[in-house]
Amino acid sequence: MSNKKVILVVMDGVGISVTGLGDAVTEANTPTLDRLRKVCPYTTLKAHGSAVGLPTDDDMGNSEVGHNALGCGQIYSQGAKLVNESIESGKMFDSATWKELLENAKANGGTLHFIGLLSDGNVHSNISHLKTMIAKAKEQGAAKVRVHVLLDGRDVPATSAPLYIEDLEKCMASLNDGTFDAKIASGGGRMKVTMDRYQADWDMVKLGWETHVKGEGRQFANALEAVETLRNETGAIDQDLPAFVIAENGEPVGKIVDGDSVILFNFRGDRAIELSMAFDAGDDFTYFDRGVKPDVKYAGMLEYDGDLHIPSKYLVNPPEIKETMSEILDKAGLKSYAVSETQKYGHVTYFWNGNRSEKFASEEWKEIPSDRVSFDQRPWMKSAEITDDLIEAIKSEKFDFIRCNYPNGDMVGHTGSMDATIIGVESVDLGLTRLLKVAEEYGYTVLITADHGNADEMLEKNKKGEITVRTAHSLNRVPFYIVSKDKYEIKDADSTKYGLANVAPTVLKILGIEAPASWEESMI
Ligand SMILES: O=C(O)[C@H](O)COP(=O)(O)O
Ligand SMILES: [Mn+2]
Ligand SMILES: [Mn+2]
Repeated sequence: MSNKKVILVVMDGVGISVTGLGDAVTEANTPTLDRLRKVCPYTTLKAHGSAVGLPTDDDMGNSEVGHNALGCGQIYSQGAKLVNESIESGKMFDSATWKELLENAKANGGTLHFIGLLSDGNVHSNISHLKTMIAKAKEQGAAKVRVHVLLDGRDVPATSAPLYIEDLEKCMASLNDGTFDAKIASGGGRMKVTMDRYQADWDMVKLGWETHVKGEGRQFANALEAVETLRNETGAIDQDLPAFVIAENGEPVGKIVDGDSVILFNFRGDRAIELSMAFDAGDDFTYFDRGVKPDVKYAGMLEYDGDLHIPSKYLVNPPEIKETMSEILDKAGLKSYAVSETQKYGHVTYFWNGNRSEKFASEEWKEIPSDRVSFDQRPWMKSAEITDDLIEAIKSEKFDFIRCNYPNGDMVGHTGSMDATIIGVESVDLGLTRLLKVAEEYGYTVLITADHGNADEMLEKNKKGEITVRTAHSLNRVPFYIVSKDKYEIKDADSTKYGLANVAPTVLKILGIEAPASWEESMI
């Protein structure tokens, strides 16, 4: 054991509001955070854009890039940027995987299918990548393209799906002619169909398989009609719209069948892994009954899991994240512990360790099962259970470094419910109150931060100047507190020079371990 011990708390989605618009963080009753702000070393961190390897400072942060940076103390170019570069340089279309999938569809008189999030949120996907790939497919002789569209409303405005559908339809209409036929074939809200993560609910993926592959489900003449009808009937925002199938004369226009090729155009892994498993796995796949699996060639935009090599084929190499904190602690013989509930479990394990799902020998990981509800119905989520578990880990006196994620600010923030999000943030504060007491007793220094904003901006002004509900992350900075009996001083605490990648070096400094030269600087 090191004689210094550290706990790092990630309050997912708890940023610092600039506009005061829908600021559930300030509205919440948070006596512990308020007290810490007065008595502890404190600064703020940049958690978006260039600070986390995204293409521009207009890109909001997200859990993947945030936890990558927190876990490795470095800034890597991330999926959104790597795909842009691969498309711009033409490397994607020269890749063996692109050629193989295209030739497969052409040789079999088959269809090239694209499945993915129809969005320009740049968190999981970007519609511009999709449009370029469709145009390139035509240029290179593909005859038939079908697109299976997952509606966003979670990284982009809540009811913006029609804009993205129109954009895609327009692009396809400009390409369609006697030699080329592109259409939307199926779709649904991203929180209802296909994009489950961390195996929280395989039924979502089963529904995706039935919808995209089998063409089973409620039929509509086109995607706009589907969105309009389903919205009128359910009142749901885009992310929660039910699944739909586009059909002509009662026949789905784009089932996935033998001889076809399929590209999942999402670049982020967490919500892309399960569908990739369903396409890649052989007969040993047990998560749901796929029926007769069509004989297709399948590829993801990126490799989503670098340990399990999911999927087996992909178009763009992922960032090769090296010298993670877990690796360094492991080499130094220090023991780490990671805990969250299902919805964020992979964030503190798989994203934390550079998109790798295997743990180092010195690590222990704990997943607390999440409720399977919309989190405005249970805004406290598993904050009490996570705290109980942390307290047990502290008392075990086994761990030099403990990390955790409280999901509330983010997961409740994404529902758009201000009232529920306030309760979510209050639940985190209560968790901290309990945690800090025991941490102090056992001599831990506690660092408290967040991976990006969300709860701090529950409202926004739309292009017409109207105030609307915001379900997406914010571009705001996040807080960083040091709670310790030891005296630490943050250098230039009043400046805005730090970002998420400065956290890991600060942890190592406290633990008395030298950081690799590739890392950013410590804040103390
Ligand atoms: O996947 C999601 O839920 C959102 O697109 C982004 O949220 P996260 O980055 O906080 O997971
Ligand atoms: Mn997050
Ligand atoms: Mn989020």
